[in-house]
Amino acid sequence: MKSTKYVIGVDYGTDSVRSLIVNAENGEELAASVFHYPRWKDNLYCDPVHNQFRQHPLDYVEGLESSIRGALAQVGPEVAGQVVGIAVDTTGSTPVAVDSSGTPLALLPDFATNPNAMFILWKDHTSIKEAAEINAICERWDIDYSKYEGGIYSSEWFWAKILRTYRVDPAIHRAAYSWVEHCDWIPFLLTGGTDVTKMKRSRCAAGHKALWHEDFDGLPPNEFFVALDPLLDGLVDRLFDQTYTSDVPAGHLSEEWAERLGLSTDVVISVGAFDAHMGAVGGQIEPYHLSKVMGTSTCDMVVAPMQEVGDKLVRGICGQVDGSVIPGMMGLEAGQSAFGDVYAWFKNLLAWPIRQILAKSELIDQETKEQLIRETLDRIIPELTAAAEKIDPYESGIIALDWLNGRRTPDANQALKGAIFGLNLGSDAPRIFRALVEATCFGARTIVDRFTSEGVPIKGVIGLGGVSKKSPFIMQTMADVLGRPIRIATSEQTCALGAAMFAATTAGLYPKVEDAMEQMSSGFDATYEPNPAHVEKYDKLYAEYQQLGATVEQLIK
Ligand SMILES: Nc1ncnc2c1ncn2[C@@H]1O[C@H](COP(=O)(O)OP(=O)(O)O)[C@@H](O)[C@H]1O
Ligand SMILES: O=C(CO)[C@H](O)[C@H](O)COP(=O)(O)O
Repeated sequence: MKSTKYVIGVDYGTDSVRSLIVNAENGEELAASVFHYPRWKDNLYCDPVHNQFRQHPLDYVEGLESSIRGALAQVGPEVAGQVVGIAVDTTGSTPVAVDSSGTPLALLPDFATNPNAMFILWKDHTSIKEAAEINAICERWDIDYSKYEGGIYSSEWFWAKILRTYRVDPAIHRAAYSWVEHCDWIPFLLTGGTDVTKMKRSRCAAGHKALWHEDFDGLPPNEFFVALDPLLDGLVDRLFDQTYTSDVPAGHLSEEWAERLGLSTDVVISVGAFDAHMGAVGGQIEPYHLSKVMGTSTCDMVVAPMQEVGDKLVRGICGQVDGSVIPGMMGLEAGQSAFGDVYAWFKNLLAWPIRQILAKSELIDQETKEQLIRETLDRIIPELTAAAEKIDPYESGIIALDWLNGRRTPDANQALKGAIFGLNLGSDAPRIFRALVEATCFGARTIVDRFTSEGVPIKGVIGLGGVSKKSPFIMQTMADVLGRPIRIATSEQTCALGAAMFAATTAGLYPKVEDAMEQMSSGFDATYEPNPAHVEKYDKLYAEYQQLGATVEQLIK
């Protein structure tokens, strides 16, 4: 009798990694386990005031073992024995300097506590100056190497981060043989890779963030990088010219990792990709439907048949890459640099006196105090939501800008800042919260407008990610602001589910990932329809948001 096969999707988010065990035949989610990065939780190696966000490779390694073992412990050895594939998605661009064996420098004793030797998280914006230099050189070079990445290179991406690191840290420049993305390193680790030149690099990461394109025969040439800065001389020859989609195997589980995880060395490991891209697959993306992964940030994905996109270049997005979402289709990516992070910022602002003053109070004992602080922090966003829901869209007169972490798209500009305008003495916390929610939804509308004005029609909107599940209020506001229905994917772990679909395809259970999607999808469990009364009001408020944005952009220039 044929036994059921299982696959594991591993999804590395900004704050945590989760592993999901899935029945490869029908997509049933058997078990999940989440691991929060301990060093990251303690804010180690980060300096938010200067936009520095680094993650230690050990957070990822410990998380890999703990989350996979934790999920396997819930299902028992029979299931573990039938696991045939693992696929991994991560945030990005989240690169790290490595030695020739592909080991991140922070895993070497000399660099163990050096933030420049760690993964530079996607939201680290320390390299704004370097991104501007890359844009300047792209403009004057005979080929515009940024043209498939929306025509504007961002400080969130690979080359800007490398250049800045080399400039500020000569020791890293001396020790780094090459650089790798987080989504490339984890499959390399699982397959026991020891030579970085043999690492299979993700098409998704290379095409959207590293200036790789088939038309260029790979990456731009060494002369281009030397003209940018001689510090980059020779690096491109130690990187890659081939890239792979995630239906391709990176290899099999190594003996070491098979033992660490309690799995077989027959397990096939897929080439990695970014979270939002695999998430779009987990959320059943279809041509011209915008898949919005709404978490700390947003990633907004569209797929379209290659022949229909033809030579069209979509201006100001995070790129268009053959096969970055679904192999054989054009994947287009846009997004907002802060989404849930905007609400988290406001929550933290309100929580400051609770953390600072209550923590010092001698009126209550330590344990009660800690419980009270935790409970209050957990309740802030839900209580704000309940109060904000009751406020009419046009009533408060407050307009905010969502650029608290700069603007990812349209037209990347990480130097931009958030703003709150129209405050008076009646502007209380729920009104400001509502304005922030509206701002994040207006930011989403600018992306839809950009796709449509560039000739990429948006025929439907799919919501996934933490905020889509946690906040009906925000999803309703989004539907009202976009003036379109939003379908919410059923799975709580859409990115990990998408990874599981790739794992099943790579393991040979499906000929292509579309077949895995058809069999393994869990569909949609909610639809938010736009409220016509609000749509009209939001059209007017959106115009005010755009006006405020244009003013702030002038001020920051
Ligand atoms: N009830 C809520 N309403 C709105 N946003 C929320 C709520 N609870 C959490 N969030 C936001 O969700 C974001 C985390 O989203 P999630 O998808 O879980 O993580 P990640 O982006 O790391 O994958 C945080 O930025 C947080 O502010
Ligand atoms: O840009 C990305 C992918 O291309 C980032 O990975 C993403 O924005 C971070 O994801 P999350 O907000 O879910 O942590």
